[in-house]
Amino acid sequence: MAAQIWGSEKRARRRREISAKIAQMPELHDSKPLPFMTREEKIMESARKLTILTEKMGQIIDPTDPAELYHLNNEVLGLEGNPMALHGVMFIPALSAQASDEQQAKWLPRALRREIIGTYAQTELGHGTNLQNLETTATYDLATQEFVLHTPQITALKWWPGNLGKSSNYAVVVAHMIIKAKNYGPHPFMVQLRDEKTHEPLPGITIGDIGPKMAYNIVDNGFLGFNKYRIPRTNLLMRHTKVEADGTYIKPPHAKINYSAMVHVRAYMLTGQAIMLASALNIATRYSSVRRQGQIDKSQPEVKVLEYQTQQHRLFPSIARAYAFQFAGAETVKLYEHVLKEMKSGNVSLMADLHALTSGLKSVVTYQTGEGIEQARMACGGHGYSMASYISEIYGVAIGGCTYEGENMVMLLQLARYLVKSAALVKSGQSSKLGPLVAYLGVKSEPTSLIDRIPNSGFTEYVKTFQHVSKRQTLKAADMFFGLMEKGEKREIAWNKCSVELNRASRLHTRLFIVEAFVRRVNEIADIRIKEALTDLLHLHVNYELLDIASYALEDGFLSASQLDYIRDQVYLYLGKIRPNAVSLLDSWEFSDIELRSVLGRRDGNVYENLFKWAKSSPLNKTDVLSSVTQYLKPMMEKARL
Ligand SMILES: CCCCC/C=C\C/C=C\C/C=C\C/C=C\CCCC(=O)SCCNC(=O)CCNC(=O)[C@H](O)C(C)(C)COP(=O)(O)OP(=O)(O)OC[C@H]1O[C@@H](n2cnc3c(N)ncnc32)[C@H](O)[C@@H]1OP(=O)(O)O
Ligand SMILES: Cc1cc2nc3c(=O)[nH]c(=O)nc-3n(C[C@H](O)[C@H](O)[C@H](O)COP(=O)(O)OP(=O)(O)OC[C@H]3O[C@@H](n4cnc5c(N)ncnc54)[C@H](O)[C@@H]3O)c2cc1C
Repeated sequence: MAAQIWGSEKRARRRREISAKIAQMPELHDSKPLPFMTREEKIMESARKLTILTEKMGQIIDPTDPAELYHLNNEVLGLEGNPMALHGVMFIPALSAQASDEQQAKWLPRALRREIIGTYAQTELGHGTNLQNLETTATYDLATQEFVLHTPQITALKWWPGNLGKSSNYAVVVAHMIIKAKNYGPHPFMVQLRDEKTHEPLPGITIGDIGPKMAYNIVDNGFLGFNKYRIPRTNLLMRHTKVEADGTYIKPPHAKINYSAMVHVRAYMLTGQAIMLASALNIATRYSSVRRQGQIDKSQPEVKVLEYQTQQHRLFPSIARAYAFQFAGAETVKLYEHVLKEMKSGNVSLMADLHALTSGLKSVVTYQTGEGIEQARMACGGHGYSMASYISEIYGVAIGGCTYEGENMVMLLQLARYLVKSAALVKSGQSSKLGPLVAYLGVKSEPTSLIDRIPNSGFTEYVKTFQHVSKRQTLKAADMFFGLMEKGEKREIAWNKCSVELNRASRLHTRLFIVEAFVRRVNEIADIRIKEALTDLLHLHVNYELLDIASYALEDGFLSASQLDYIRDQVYLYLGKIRPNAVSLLDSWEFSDIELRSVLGRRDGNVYENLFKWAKSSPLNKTDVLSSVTQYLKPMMEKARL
C-alpha cells in the first residue's frame, strides 16, 4: 500500500531507508518537544538542524530528488516550517521558470548550494489577491539602466512573504514595471536585500518579521519596504519578458506566464495537504483503537471508541479523501511538470487548463483537509485539545493553505471563468472544442441516475451522476450569468451576482475530478489485496461524497429518494467493512514517530504513560509554586482571609 501512496515500490523503500537513517542521527531530532519551546527557540532549533542537513544531506537522500527532499524536510524540520521553507518552494522554482539561461547560470547554482537564501515577495499590506493593484513600483531609469524599486506608501509594504523577515538575503520581488511613464503591470525582479557578509539590511531597505501567527511560526513571514532602491536592468527575470537597454519592452508569449511560481505551489501543495490530513487521521485512528470509553452492549466490557459508528463516520470518509487527494495530487504534479517543460520552450497552450485545474483543486483540497483534521482532533476528545496530540498544530498549518497561493473563493472563481467559457461552447454547439477535463459538459446524460439499477456497474454510474450534477450546475450558473447580461447588466456586476452559484459549479467540477482520479488509480492496480482494500475505500468515497452533494441530484429528480436510501446504506456498509483495515490504511503512509511529533498518535499505542511523562516535562512543573502564585494569588487569598 505504501507503494501506491508514494508512487512506487522504490519510493516507499527509499522513504523507509531515509527514516531509518534519521532515527540513527540524534543531532537531527527535536531537542525537546516543539510545543514546549518559545518561537525564538523553535527558530533556533530549526536553523541548527537545517545547517546539519546542509552538511549531511547527501549521506541521507538524493538532494536532486524533490520527493526525498520533502520527506527529509517533514521528518527533521517538521511542518511548522523552517528558515528556508520558501527558498525551495518558490524562490528556486521562480528562478527556474522565469530567469533566462544567463541569469540562471548566475544565480541558481548559488541558491542550490545555499550560498544565498531567497524568498518570493509578492503580497503587500494592502493587496494580496488583486495583483493588478499592487503598489510597489519598479521604474526604469534609462540613464543608468537601472530599475528603481519604491514603496510609495504604507499599504505598499510587502507583507507576508515567508522567511522574508529575518532569514532571506535575496528575494524575487513582484513590482509594477514602469518604463517611460507607461505601466506594464506586475513583473518579477531578483533583488538583494541584505549584505552577504553582515546580513544587515542594505541601505534603502526596511525589513522585519510580521509577528506570531495562528501556526507555522518557525517561518519568519516578513515585511519589506523600498526607498528608491536601485537594481540593474538585468535583474528583471527575463526568460519570457525582456527590457532592452533603451527601454524597449518585449512581451511574453502568455500574459500570465510570470504567475508560474504560484501554479507550482498550487500543484505541489495537494500532496502536502494529503500528508497533513493523513497524519492527523493516523493520530486519531490509532488513539481511537487504544481509547476505551463506554459500552455498546452493557453486558460487555468498555469498547475501543473506534467501534462507535459515529466515530467511524467522523474519520473514515476523510481517510478516503486523504487517498483521493494523494492520487489527484500525483496526477496534477505530472501535468504541471509537462506544462512547465512546454512553457519553457514557448508552448503555452496548456497553461489555461492547468491554471483552472489547480485553482479548483487547491481550494477544495485545502478546505476539506481542514474539515477532516478538525474532526480528527475532536475525535480524540479532551486529549485532542492538548498540544500533546499535535493535531491543533497540523490544523493551523494546513488551514493556511485556504488563504495562501490564492484565497479559496477567488481561485474557485478563476476555475468558474474556465467553466463558463466551456458552457458557452456547449450552448453554441461547439462541444467538440471542449478540453478533455470538461468534455463531459458536452455529453447528453441519461434522464435519471442508474445507481442501484444496473448490477455490477462498478463505479461508472457514480461517475456519471457526478458528471450530471456538475454539468447541470455549471450550465445553470452560466445561464444565470448570461441571462443577467442579456437583461443589460454589466459583465462584472452580473458575474458578482452569480458568484456563489459559480463557485458551487467549480466545487462540483473539482470533486468530480477527484473522484475520477481515485477511480483511475484503483483501475490501474494489479495487486489483488491492495485493490480490494482501496476498492472498499473508493466505495465509501463515492457514496459519502454523493450523499454530501445529494441536493443537487435530487432537485431535478436525477436521483430518487430510494436511490438516496441505497447510497446511505452503502455508506454504513463500507464504514463497517473498513473498520478492520482502518489503522493499517493510515499506518501504510509509514509516518515515523519522529515525523508525527504526537504523544497521542505513537506507533506503540502507549498513550497514558507517555501523556503523564509529557505533562510532567512541562516547564510549569519545574517548580511546585509559581511566582504568579507568590506574587499575586497567594497575597490575594491571604488578604481575603483577614
Ligand atoms: C514532492 C515535492 C514537494 C515540493 C514541495 C512543494 C510544496 C509544498 C507544499 C506546501 C507549501 C508549503 C509551504 C508554502 C507556504 C506558503 C507559500 C505561500 C506563498 C504565497 O502565498 S505567494 C502569493 C500568492 N498569491 C496569490 O496566489 C495571488 C492570487 N491572485 C492571483 O493569482 C491573480 O490575481 C488572479 C489569478 C486572481 C487574477 O489575476 P489577474 O487580475 O492578473 O487576471 P484576471 O483575473 O484578469 O484573469 C485574466 C486571465 O488570466 C488567466 N490566468 C490567471 N492566472 C493564470 C495562470 N496562473 N495561468 C494561466 N492563466 C491564468 C485567467 O484564467 C483569465 O483567463 P480568461 O480571461 O481567459 O478567463
Ligand atoms: C501562511 C501564509 C504564507 C504566505 N506566504 C506568502 C509568501 O511567501 N509570499 C507572498 O507574496 N505572499 C504570501 N502570503 C500571502 C497570501 O498569498 C495572501 O494572503 C493571499 O493571496 C490572500 O490575499 P489577501 O490576504 O489579500 O486576501 P484578500 O483578497 O484581502 O481576502 C479577503 C476576503 O476577500 C475576498 N475577496 C478578495 N478578492 C475577491 C474577489 N475578486 N472576488 C471575491 N472575493 C474576493 C476573499 O475571498 C476573502 O474572503 C502568505 C499568506 C499566509 C497566510
